[in-house]
Amino acid sequence: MTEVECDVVVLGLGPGGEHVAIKLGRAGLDVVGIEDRLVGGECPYYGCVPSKMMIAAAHAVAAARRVPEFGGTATVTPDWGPVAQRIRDEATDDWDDAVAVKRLEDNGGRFHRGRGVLDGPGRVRVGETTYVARSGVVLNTGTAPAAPPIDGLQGTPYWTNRDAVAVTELPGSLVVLGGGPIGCEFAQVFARFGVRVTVVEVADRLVAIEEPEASELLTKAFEAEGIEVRTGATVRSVGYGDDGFTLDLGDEKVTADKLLVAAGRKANLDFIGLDTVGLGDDLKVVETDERMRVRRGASSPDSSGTTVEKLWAVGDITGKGAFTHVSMYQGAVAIRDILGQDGPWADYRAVPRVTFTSPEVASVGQSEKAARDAGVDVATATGDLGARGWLAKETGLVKLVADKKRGVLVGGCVVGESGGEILSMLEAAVHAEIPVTTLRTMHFAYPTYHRALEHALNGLDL
Ligand SMILES: Cc1cc2nc3c(=O)[nH]c(=O)nc-3n(C[C@H](O)[C@H](O)[C@H](O)COP(=O)(O)OP(=O)(O)OC[C@H]3O[C@@H](n4cnc5c(N)ncnc54)[C@H](O)[C@@H]3O)c2cc1C
Ligand SMILES: NC(=O)c1ccc[n+]([C@@H]2O[C@H](COP(=O)([O-])OP(=O)(O)OC[C@H]3O[C@@H](n4cnc5c(N)ncnc54)[C@H](O)[C@@H]3O)[C@@H](O)[C@H]2O)c1
Repeated sequence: MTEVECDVVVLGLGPGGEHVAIKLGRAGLDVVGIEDRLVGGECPYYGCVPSKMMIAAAHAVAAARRVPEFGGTATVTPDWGPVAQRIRDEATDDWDDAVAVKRLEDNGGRFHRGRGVLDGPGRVRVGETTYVARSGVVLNTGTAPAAPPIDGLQGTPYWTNRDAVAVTELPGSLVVLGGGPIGCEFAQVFARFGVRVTVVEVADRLVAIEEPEASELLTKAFEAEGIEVRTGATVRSVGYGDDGFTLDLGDEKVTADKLLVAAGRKANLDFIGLDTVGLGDDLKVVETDERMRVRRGASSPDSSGTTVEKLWAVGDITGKGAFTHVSMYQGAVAIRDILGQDGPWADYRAVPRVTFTSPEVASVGQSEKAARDAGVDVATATGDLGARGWLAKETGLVKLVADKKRGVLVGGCVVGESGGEILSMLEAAVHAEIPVTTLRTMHFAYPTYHRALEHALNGLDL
């Protein structure tokens, strides 16, 4: 066993970890990045980037199909070939991270490919090498697809997101298990390319953490495109044979050529040596303070809430929202702490999230339910997409959640084709706590989608 000294070890190089390693390397620290799969993590190779490339293609196909609604004719013959090729050429380099490794090294970092394990405070073991980090270790081990404990599922050749982005030939039919962001985004892409798709969701609605109004609009849009939606569905068993997959829902059997399991994620926290730094070895998430230092939380042997020596954590494993932008935001916070800067520290009041379906489901801050559960004296107002929506023949809505006592927005949701872009104004309003009275005095360009916010703001009973 060789011991190698350095300033910082980044264990797992997802978006946040890669950001930390590059920035600290650039700042002159001796950084070692450890990654056992691909530098950059899930987002560039199996998540955001290839899936959004697929969505862009599906969007173009769907837009072309709408030409007759507005004027003219269009014959659309979808072809998956160019999409699969573009994912290989432009998104993933055929699942090769040479460019990312070079970027890390060009910025002063050292790279070690392999599976790292904590070996006490400030220490990480990879194979025969133990890195001893003077400042400490940044954990960014991320998540992997989870498989629900359904009778018959294990051992079948079901897809996860990692298979779905690598598909070169489309199946005739697909059942998607899970109607969260991953399930819904993939379901619509494949349906738009001619696959017969059924979404099976155990909760009573799609994208169940979002506003009920959003779930309702998305379900209508799916059904209008021929996607079968089964909510409140319990899958009793999964069968697989020559005819493909059969899901037994009790009152119905759903069959398809392929099954995509998109039923949540599991944090990569098993067997990474958490016990060597005094943490529980069965954690679901790693608790952190506002500087991203790891805390001994309720599920650790010592649950005092004190911080663990020389250990930071960023990304999905912190349980603050499984998004690339959260991972990178937290990475920036950890960088500031490691470099001895004076904040700003982590604040999650205005975390945005966008599910890139058509219509997009975009939210920031608290939903109405989350705000009520948190004891906020809530006022809400909704509105449709107004003149722009009518002109473009698009349905959608905005919903605002305000704190009556403070007179500010604490959350908002926009469902529409450009929901994620319209959301930016609500992100600023929630983040900066701009009084609703001030927002009401703004100009809102006619006829934009965001003009719908003016009507909703005026509808708030404040
Ligand atoms: C299909 C899909 C679509 C998505 N779309 C979006 C989107 O549009 N927008 C968005 O914001 N988010 C999206 N996400 C979520 C986003 O991908 C993640 O939030 C993001 O990757 C951040 O994850 P992370 O930083 O926690 O690490 P991850 O990306 O999970 O990477 C962690 C890395 O750590 C490595 N690792 C784990 N354990 C070890 C170990 N012991 N030793 C060495 N290396 C280890 C892993 O190999 C992995 O590369 C999507 C996810 C999926 C699956
Ligand atoms: N556009 C984006 O930003 C984007 C896109 C995709 C994923 N993500 C991130 O990745 C995370 C994981 O996404 P996800 O969709 O896999 O997880 P999720 O946990 O958000 O959704 C999983 C869904 O599967 C359902 N489910 C679980 N077990 C089931 C079962 N046995 N039968 C039927 N349904 C079942 C759940 O009720 C839930 O609705 C998200 O929380 C999100 O943060 C983000």
